[in-house]
Amino acid sequence: MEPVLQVKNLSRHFGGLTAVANVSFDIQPGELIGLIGPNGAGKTTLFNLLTGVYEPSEGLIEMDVDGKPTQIGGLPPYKITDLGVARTFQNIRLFREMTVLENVKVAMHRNIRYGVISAILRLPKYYSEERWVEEKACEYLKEVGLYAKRNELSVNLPYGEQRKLEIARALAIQPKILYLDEPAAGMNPQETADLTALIHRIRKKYGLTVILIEHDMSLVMKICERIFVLDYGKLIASGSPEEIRKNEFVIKAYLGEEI
Ligand SMILES: Nc1ncnc2c1ncn2[C@@H]1O[C@H](COP(=O)(O)OP(=O)(O)OP(=O)(O)O)[C@@H](O)[C@H]1O
Repeated sequence: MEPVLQVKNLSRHFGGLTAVANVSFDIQPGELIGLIGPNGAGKTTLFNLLTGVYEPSEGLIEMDVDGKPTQIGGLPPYKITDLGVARTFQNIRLFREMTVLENVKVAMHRNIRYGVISAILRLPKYYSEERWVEEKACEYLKEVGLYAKRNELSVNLPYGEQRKLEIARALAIQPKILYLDEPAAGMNPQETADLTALIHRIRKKYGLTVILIEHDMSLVMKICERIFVLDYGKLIASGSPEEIRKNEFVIKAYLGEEI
């Protein structure tokens, strides 16, 4: 199978600092990848490169688009989104004064403008676009367990639920690739367990490739099939959770902490 994403010799410099240093990897469709590394290792910068927030200083980012590897490095974020890439942020970015449902609908509307028209046209005429948007948005909210709170302002949700709402909003883009930046941050163990189940569920249901940055090692080790480890911008290891746990470079990078 062709990789959904190929990163080749990717670097990003900020002045004299190399935040991402000559990183290369392939990701297969449907994989669940964990991206770990100490603070400042370059994880968020890598996400920013992959989603168009930053332009690469060097290297290529190729995404499978209709069976063709397509160079997306340096494209603006909205174009990368249109190709089927969604993300959540470390610092939650919701429309605070909108309701939970409106937050998801906004993302759906974007999608309608950009290509889901054909899907809608196949529906009976009486089935208006607006109703389709509402129903799909509700589906995503049910998926993440927030349907009952759909009319609340997003700013009033507890932190863990805001993170879930971000996931619902990302799903509304109908992505192929979903990047999650520290999805379990600020969650208690029960919420983290629910989140773990949620990620598994949505990956399967929507056929997603998921790449997540996470400091919660129990979550990473439990759900990720492959783990990439960054340290000072370099990819120092990649492998199964078992391989990563035993990897001497990784143990050193974490100063011997148990991972
Ligand atoms: N826009 C920027 N301008 C200058 N330096 C930056 C910029 N963005 C990131 N950096 C630097 O790049 C390095 C990598 O940062 P990055 O945020 O990617 O790390 P991280 O692994 O996500 O860290 P954390 O786990 O703390 O979120 C850091 O030294 C950071 O200060």
